[in-house]
Amino acid sequence: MMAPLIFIEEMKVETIIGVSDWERALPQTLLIDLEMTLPQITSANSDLITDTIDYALVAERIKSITSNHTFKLLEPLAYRIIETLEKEFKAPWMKLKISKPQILPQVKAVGVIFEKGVRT
Ligand SMILES: Nc1nc2c(c(=O)[nH]1)N=C([C@H](O)[C@@H](O)CO)CN2
Repeated sequence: MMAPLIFIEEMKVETIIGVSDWERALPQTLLIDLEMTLPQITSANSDLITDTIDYALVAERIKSITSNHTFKLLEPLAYRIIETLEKEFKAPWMKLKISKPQILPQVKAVGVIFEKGVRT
């Protein structure tokens, strides 16, 4: 069976996050990568935005969550995003990666990956 995906790659969001006070003193850039399967592939024939998951709306939702939270760790932020997207967009499967670039010396990025649902 064909299981179409939508994806968002390296979305940059500015947010206050981190364990230490020095880290939380200023906003920092996180990178968000997301893959979501679609509940159906009707839009491939209908050509209607209403028959798919609108990735622009998904990106807006991610932006609003990352701008309005008080978490220190990436894990609760990832959990909040994935739970919200599941509820609002009904994707059967999602994989979310949040990267924090250049926070550790000699490391390009660190972060978390959350996967939810069943990928068909
Ligand atoms: N599993 C995690 N480990 C760490 C996190 C995190 O969010 N999840 N955060 C930090 C600090 O904020 C780090 O980014 C800077 O020292 C450390 N470990």
